[in-house]
Amino acid sequence: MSSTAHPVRPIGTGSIGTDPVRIGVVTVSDRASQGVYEDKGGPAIIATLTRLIVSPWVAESRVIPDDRDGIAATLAGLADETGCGLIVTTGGTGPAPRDVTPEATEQVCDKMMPGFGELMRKVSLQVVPTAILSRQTAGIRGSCLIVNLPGKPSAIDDCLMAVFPAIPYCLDLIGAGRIDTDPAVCRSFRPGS
Ligand SMILES: Nc1ncnc2c1ncn2[C@@H]1O[C@H](COP(=O)(O)OP(=O)(O)OP(=O)(O)O)[C@@H](O)[C@H]1O
Ligand SMILES: Nc1nc2c(c(=O)[nH]1)N[C@H]1C(S)=C(S)[C@@H](COP(=O)(O)O)O[C@H]1N2
Repeated sequence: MSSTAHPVRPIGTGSIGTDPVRIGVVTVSDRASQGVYEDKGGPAIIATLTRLIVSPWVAESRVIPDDRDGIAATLAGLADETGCGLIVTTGGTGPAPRDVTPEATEQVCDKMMPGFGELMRKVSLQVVPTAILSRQTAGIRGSCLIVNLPGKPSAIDDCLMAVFPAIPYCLDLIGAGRIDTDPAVCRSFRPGS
């Protein structure tokens, strides 16, 4: 895990009013990044976020190969320079030699949030027995929450819907900006409100 301090926005100052929250959408795939197949992961993340979020947000999309340093640099750049409050990755979470997204995530984060991976695997196990093969995790870099999803486009909705109720409050706590969800789609939980 990274030991240096990363930009933290004072709580309550991130993306207030009309400022949209920036959300990084990162597809990690050798073949999608080479154009061997069309990326379906990034658009699937955007489709789920569009159903979930009713407050202003903008997507910052990237399609990159399974290279640890490249993934780490992309995540750090989206968090520190682009000012993303949330980054969602897809791909590279499995056991194959080139699957290194969790390692790159841990490399750039100040603290890990293991509950996200635990819940996503639990929910995914209802769908596929191979859910245990995903090492997907989540962590905080400065004022940005990074969440890994598996590469299968069909996994994206299952996993994001499971953890999203906790994401707006997590973003509040790290000064990442306010996200409001459509209560008919997802009841986000803010203790005390
Ligand atoms: N971004 C994507 N867009 C469309 N289909 C995908 C994407 N990522 C994965 N898939 C599909 O899901 C399958 C399993 O995904 P996985 O991430 O294990 O791929 P992979 O074998 O690591 O290869 P690559 O990194 O080249 O995508 C792939 O073989 C492909 O059919
Ligand atoms: N919900 C869900 N989770 C899933 C899957 C899936 O199809 N749906 N595929 C599994 C499989 S087969 C693998 S190998 C791991 C890792 O996938 P990745 O390397 O593409 O990230 O995610 C697992 N988690």
